[in-house]
Amino acid sequence: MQTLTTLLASIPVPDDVAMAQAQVHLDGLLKPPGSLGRLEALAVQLAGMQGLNGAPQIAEKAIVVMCADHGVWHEGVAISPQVVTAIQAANMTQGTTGVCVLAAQAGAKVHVLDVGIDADPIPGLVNMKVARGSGNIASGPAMSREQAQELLLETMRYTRELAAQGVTLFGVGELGMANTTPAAAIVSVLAGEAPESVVGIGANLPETLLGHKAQVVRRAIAVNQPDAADGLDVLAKVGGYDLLGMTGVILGAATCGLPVVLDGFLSYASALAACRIAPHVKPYMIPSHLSAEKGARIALEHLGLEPYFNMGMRLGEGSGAALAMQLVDAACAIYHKMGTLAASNIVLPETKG
Ligand SMILES: Cc1cc2ncn([C@H]3O[C@H](COP(=O)(O)O)[C@@H](O)[C@H]3O)c2cc1C
Ligand SMILES: O=C(O)c1cccnc1
Repeated sequence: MQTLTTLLASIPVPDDVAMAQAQVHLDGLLKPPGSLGRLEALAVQLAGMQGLNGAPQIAEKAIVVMCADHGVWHEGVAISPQVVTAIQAANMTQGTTGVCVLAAQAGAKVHVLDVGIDADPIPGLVNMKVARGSGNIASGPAMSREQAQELLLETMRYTRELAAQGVTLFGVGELGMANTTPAAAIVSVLAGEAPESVVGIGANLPETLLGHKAQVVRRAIAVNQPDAADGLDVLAKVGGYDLLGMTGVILGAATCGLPVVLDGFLSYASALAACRIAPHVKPYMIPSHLSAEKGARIALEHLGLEPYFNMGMRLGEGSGAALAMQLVDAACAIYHKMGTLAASNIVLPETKG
C-alpha cells in the first residue's frame, strides 16, 4: 500500500502545454478574446489537470461530506445541541439537507462519511469513525498524530477509489457542531492571525460570546503549541476529524490530477493545512463562495484564492461547493459548445494582454 509520502509525491504538475492550447482554443471562440473572464481562466485551469487529459470535461461529480463531533463543544463555543451532528448526518441519507438539494441541482452525488460522530454508526453513512468525538482542544490535542495520519491516508484512499470509479470533480463538505472553533484555531495558526480576527458566529453564536470563543481558541493554541510549519501537527492538535478528512479529500483528488471545489470557512482551514502538507496541491483547488464567517476573507487571502461568488452563505455541508460545480460545468460548456470566430469569418484586430 502506498505511503503518505509516495502519494503526496505523485501529485502531478499541471500541464503547461495543455493550458496554453486551451487558451488558444478559447481565444478562437465566438467572442472578443478574454471576454468570458474568469470562466475562461477556470477552463484553462481544468485543462492543465492531468486527470482530465487536456480538454476540460467533467464526468461524475462527488461531494464528500465529513461528519464528526468535537470535544471543544463542551466549552460553550456553539449554541446548537451536539446531537444535531448525528441527526443532520442521518438527514443527509434522506436528501433533505441543503447540500443534498444543491448537489442534486448540480448533478453531484453526496457521499457522507462518519469520521467521528458521537453516536452509534448511522445506517447509510460510510463508517470511518476514529472515535466518538475528538479531544477538547482547549485542554489537549484533538487526536494523536498517528490517528491524524491514518485518517488522512484513509480519506485520501477513499477519494482515489471514487476517482477510480469515474469521479472527475470533487467537492468538500463537513458537518460537526462547534467545528468553526477548531477551524478558527487552524486558520489562526497557519495564517499567523490573531484568534480575534478569525473567530466568527458560526451557526448563530450570539455576538456577546465571540470574545469567549476567541479565548478558547487562544487557550487551544497555548496548550497544544502546534507547529505552523507542520500541517498534520496543526490538524492533529487543534483540528478535528472532519477538518482532517476534508484535507484528505483535497490531497487525494490532487494525487489523481483532479479538481476539488472548496466550500466555506471550514474547508478553507482544511485547504490551508493541505497546502502546508503539500504546497503543489494548490493548482487543483477551485474556490466557490466567500463565506459570511468572519475569518473567511483572511483565510482565502492566505490561500491566494479569489472566491467566485458572495451570497452571504454560511451553511457549510458542501453547499457552496455544490453551487460552484455549476460554474465548472459552465466553463466546460463554453469550451466545447461555442462556435468559432473563424467559422463566422470574423477577423478581430490583435489586442495586447
Ligand atoms: C441544523 C444545522 C445544520 C447544519 N449544517 C451545517 N452546519 C454548520 O454549523 C456547524 C458549525 O457551526 P458552530 O461552530 O457554530 O457549531 C457545522 O456543523 C457546520 O457544518 C449546521 C448547523 C446546524 C445547527
Ligand atoms: O462557512 C461555512 O461553511 C460555515 C460557516 C458557519 C457555520 N457553518 C459553516
